[in-house]
Amino acid sequence: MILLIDWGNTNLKTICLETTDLETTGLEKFCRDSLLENEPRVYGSLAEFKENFSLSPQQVLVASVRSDEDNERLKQFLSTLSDEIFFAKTSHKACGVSCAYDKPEFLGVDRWLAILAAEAIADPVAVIDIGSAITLDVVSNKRHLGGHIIPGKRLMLESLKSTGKVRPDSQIVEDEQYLGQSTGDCVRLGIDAVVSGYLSNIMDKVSKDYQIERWFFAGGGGAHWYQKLANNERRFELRPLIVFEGLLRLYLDSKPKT
Ligand SMILES: Nc1ncnc2c1ncn2[C@@H]1O[C@H](COP(=O)(O)OP(=O)(O)O)[C@@H](O)[C@H]1O
Ligand SMILES: CC(C)(COP(=O)(O)O)[C@@H](O)C(=O)NCCC(=O)O
Ligand SMILES: [K+]
Repeated sequence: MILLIDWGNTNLKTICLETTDLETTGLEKFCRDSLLENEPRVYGSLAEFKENFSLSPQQVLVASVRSDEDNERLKQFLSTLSDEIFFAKTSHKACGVSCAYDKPEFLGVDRWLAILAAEAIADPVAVIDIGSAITLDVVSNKRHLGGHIIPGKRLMLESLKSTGKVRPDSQIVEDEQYLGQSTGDCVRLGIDAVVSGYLSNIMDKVSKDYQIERWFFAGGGGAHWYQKLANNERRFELRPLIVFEGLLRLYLDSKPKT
């Protein structure tokens, strides 16, 4: 069994592959076996993961955007489960795909892996990850062209709360309503409008400017916004495991060929 981990700023997500032979399985089989229909397991903290995870994987592959300290704590725990631990890193080039950053180490590895996975499926392609942050990445002709980072829903809410003046109350909004009449409703509807406006605007522009063939949605808010925006648009796809797919692609690519 192989354990894949995606540790973001809010959650630690895992999936398990019931195989020990990645060489012959790989990304394509992984996708074909339609693991994509399964949800990852979501843990709210490392402590929760440690408490609840009791399997013994042969290999562990990790994508983490956490601090060195957190990664060290994770590594320590994982070393009690397995001898083979692979931490993915962003680089100038992997799997034939080049990174837009001059200093690739600063591009979040979750974004890098989603880029690698997306590039294996379509070209030109774009990824929207709606998690703690909302990120956009565009890839064309095996080149990562760049992207955006904006604060996610929770970070926007926390920045308002940090003023000490905005104390969101209970939220009771009708679906069609777009103006709030309480702090909670004003904040929720306002943040929704920011995300919605950003997504419609940028997807329209990027689609036209780069002739995007496919748009992949991921992250905790991915399903919600995919449903809001997809409208039977065949170019849009919800791909909740895209970081894991990229993790597998990078791992297979970086293994010495026999
Ligand atoms: N409907 C939504 N719209 C925008 N963001 C959302 C929505 N639902 C959940 N989220 C965000 O998703 C985050 C959790 O998603 P996840 O992909 O696990 O994050 P991370 O990878 O940053 O840990 C939460 O912090 C929350 O802000
Ligand atoms: C932008 C992110 C915080 C998104 O992380 P997430 O919302 O998935 O927790 C992460 O990709 C990251 O730490 N990036 C480093 C900065 C950069 O990509 O330029
Ligand atoms: K993420």
